[in-house]
Amino acid sequence: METAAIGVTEIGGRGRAMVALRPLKGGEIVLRDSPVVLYSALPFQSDDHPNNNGYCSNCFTSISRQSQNVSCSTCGSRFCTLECQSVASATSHTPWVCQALIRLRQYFSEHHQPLDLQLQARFLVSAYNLAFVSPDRFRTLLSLQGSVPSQPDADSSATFLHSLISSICPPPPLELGFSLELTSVLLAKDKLNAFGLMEPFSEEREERSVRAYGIYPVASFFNHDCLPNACRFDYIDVAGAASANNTDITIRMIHDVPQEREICLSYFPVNLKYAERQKRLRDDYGFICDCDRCKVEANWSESEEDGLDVDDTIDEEEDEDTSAVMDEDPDDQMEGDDTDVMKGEDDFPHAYFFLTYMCDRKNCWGTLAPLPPSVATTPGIMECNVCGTCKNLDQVCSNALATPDAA
Ligand SMILES: C[S@@+](CC[C@H](N)C(=O)[O-])C[C@H]1O[C@@H](n2cnc3c(N)ncnc32)[C@H](O)[C@@H]1O
Repeated sequence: METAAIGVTEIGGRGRAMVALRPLKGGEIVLRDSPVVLYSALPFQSDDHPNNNGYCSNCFTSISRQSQNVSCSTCGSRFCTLECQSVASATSHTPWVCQALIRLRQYFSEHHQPLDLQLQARFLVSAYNLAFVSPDRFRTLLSLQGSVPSQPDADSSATFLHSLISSICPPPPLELGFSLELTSVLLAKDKLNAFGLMEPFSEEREERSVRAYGIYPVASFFNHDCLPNACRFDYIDVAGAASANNTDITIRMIHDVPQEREICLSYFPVNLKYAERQKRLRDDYGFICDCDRCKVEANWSESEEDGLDVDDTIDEEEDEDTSAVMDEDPDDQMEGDDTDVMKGEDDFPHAYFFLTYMCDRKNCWGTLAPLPPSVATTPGIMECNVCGTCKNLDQVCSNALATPDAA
């Protein structure tokens, strides 16, 4: 029997972390995880809008406008099949959720509130419902990172939302109670651990839009690195939807890593610049990132950072600097000890990562990982986790090595 690929451990200054329990290969799927909580990323007002209500309220798969409409006779929420509706009535769409959605929809249509606050309200409804339908899974949610925040603005959203829910849709009696402190803690769990399940990619949209948010209890143990060695794939519109566990995510290795190496994801697209990455990690996740990439970019001047035009991946004037990295054998660079990548490339050690593992389709910024060995018929095929494009690694590498003249 194959030994487990990854396990949870404590790392000083980083909390719980995922590490490789054996050497891992690029393309290996190291985790499949199902959500404990899922909630819509749409504002409440859009629930009434037929053009926006194109997803199953339980499994979030797209429902075509023409298809037989299975909907809740009380609140109008749509479902992809009768089976999904019946599952939902005992899990995600209990009578309390149904009433809470109606009342919150009415409240938010009469009182304009920012989208963030509306989404936090949706999350709280799903979380308190979980406490009611599955106390064990609720305890799992509570075991994730996130405690009562110290920032007053976070506290004020908790106070507002707690009193709103208390007054218009108080939950049924719960084993762990219903208190402002619990509401505050739940919002912190959501902020630190939620994954966005995205709309299909479109080159025309600069911002990717999120269809639903989910909290994945095991995937929540991955820490962040600005040059990740693994990335997340999801297939929300897969045929068969709920029965195919379409809201599961998989974590796939981007390249080989040795045993005991920490496995990290990037919490946002890898093309973000240093200052923005630092801000998001500090403000949203509460830590200062000192990964290898940040250590290097902390010393870049603004003009150097601007020289990295991720639209074209690398500006022409940067080509000279980066060719030394690209001339190295890719396997030597990305396998084994990360310090190999740094060798002799103090200015831009991650050029190779950008050129090999970042999707170059317009407005994509996805990460490329090899196809899993179980489905790869030919070695070296890389799949983008955002747009789904598959490329041959040789093609990616030869594009990366091409001079502007030869391109
Ligand atoms: C999704 S959780 C990751 C698992 C978490 N370490 C735990 O103990 O459950 C996100 C939190 O982990 C911590 N974290 C993630 N990446 C980190 C990093 N590169 N350095 C330090 N802390 C990090 C931060 O506290 C962040 O808010």
